[in-house]
Amino acid sequence: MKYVHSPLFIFQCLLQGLLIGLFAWLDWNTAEQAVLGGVLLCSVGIPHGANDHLYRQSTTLRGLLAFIGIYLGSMGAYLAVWWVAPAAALVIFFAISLHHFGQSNFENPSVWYLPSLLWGIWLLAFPVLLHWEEALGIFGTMIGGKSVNFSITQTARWGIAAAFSLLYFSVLLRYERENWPRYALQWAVVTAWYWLTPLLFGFIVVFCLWHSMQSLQHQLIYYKATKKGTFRQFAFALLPFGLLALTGFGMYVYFRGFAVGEAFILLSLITLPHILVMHRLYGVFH
Ligand SMILES: CC1=C(/C=C/C(C)=C/C=C/C(C)=C/C=O)C(C)(C)CCC1
Repeated sequence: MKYVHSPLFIFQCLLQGLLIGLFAWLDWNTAEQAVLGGVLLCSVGIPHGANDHLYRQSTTLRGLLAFIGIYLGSMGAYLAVWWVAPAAALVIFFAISLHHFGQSNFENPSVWYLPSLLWGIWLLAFPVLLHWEEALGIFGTMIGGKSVNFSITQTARWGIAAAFSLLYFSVLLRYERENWPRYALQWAVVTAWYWLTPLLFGFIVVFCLWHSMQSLQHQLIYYKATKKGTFRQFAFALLPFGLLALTGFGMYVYFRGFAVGEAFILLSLITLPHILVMHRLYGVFH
């Protein structure tokens, strides 16, 4: 069954609708935003990225150690890229992320599937267009404290967003005609949510609700099919690296506070091997 036809999709739309209503009518302060963001990150955002080891090819201890070695090695190599060429590392982060977000939404193994690419771009570019100065400030800290000055008028940003949305809708009609109304509804609720919310809070909710949840569902389906395991076993299998990641996240926030640029760089390091593992999983799925 395609993800957009699963009960999860209805649940996500209802929850997103409820959050839009609550955010539009109640005045959420930053502490309340941090609580919801934190709960979502700890319950779905972090766990969805903490079970990659379950999909390794060799299930022996040696296989696990090799997997961890390759995982850490690719993180180290990417850190080196951040060190020598931070702007290129930032571009790589956006490129792999948009692929990853699009792939989990359209379940298509191709890197070039147009609806996936456009959806991934929308999830990352629309909040940037809405909060231009703030986003450029964060990019600046990520590439070594440089100021990124790229001025573009608000009208131009609206023009880009409108043209891009039209393109997305026409591509949906061409490639996903049957599921078009569902993806259009998804676009509408996500866009309305971004419109209402501050940059980071808006993105964290979208990341957890519209990426991590469907990703967890795909991982569970794959786990059940390949390991013949149950939901309970899957939940237990999530625990070791899930708890490790949560502890690491807790310690990071406790000792370093939340330096946004640095946190995104750390996220990018963990994200690179995760995306490669998930890309393989979606290939097998198809
Ligand atoms: C840096 C930055 C952004 C991009 C974040 C990205 C690219 C996150 C990717 C996360 C992934 C792929 C997690 C894996 O599961 C925003 C929020 C657009 C704007 C603010 C600064």
